[in-house]
Amino acid sequence: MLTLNNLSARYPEQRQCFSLTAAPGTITALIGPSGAGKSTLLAMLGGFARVDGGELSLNGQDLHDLAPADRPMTTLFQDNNLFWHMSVYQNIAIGLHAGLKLTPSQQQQVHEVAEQIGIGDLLKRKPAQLSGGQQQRVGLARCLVRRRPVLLLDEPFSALDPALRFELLQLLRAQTDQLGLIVLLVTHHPEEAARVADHIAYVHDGRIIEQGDGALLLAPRTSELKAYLGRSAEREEE
Ligand SMILES: Nc1ncnc2c1ncn2[C@@H]1O[C@H](COP(=O)(O)OP(=O)(O)OP(=O)(O)O)[C@@H](O)[C@H]1O
Repeated sequence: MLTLNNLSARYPEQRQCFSLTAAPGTITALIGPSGAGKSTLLAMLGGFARVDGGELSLNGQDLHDLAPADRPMTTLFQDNNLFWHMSVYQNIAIGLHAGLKLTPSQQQQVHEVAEQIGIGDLLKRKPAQLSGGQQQRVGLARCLVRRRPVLLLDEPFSALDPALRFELLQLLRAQTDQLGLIVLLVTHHPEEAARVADHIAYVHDGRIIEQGDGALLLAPRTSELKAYLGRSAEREEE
């Protein structure tokens, strides 16, 4: 279980304070307006942003003092950080060893993940020879090959068209179930996320002010979430 309890940071413009739990085999979608603090939350978890207090633990193990590379997490951003001069194989392999020196079993791992993600026949290509969806698959494969229990995704598929976005979300769903991952997914497409997420957390002004399953989007309680979803009080009363 990943536990955040009043995980907080004080920035001049916004105080952040997050409480959330997430179990293995679940996807939590983080939604909310621009500037609400979704990316900062992932950066705090990954060890890339300042944390001033609160609990951050995985299965009871405190994570605060771990350097980003030592945390049981891996992050995928919208610009997937692919290396354009390297092959797809190397772009995945670099998730295991920065110098690309892989043991035979690690090489096998790269091939297995590539097959699971549907890019097994593209390993010799360079990223420029791939579609946007295929590039994001490579980024996802690089994260998965590391076999970290927590996967942090910051709008990874948002530049893709809706059908492709949903296809990749379904792929993410299957991998989450199969590997028992704890996934936190920042998204600007709440309805789509609700189709694959177990849990939705609405971030507003540095806090999670409402959370629950997909029904949250059908019956939001706070005026902030109603406004975010574009649902006015008048329409509710109709
Ligand atoms: N290093 C920092 N220094 C100062 N303020 C920061 C820092 N990091 C985050 N913040 C504050 O956190 C706020 C939230 O930013 P964040 O990028 O996390 O929002 P977001 O919900 O991810 O927005 P978007 O959907 O546009 O990506 C910022 O407006 C800023 O006030």
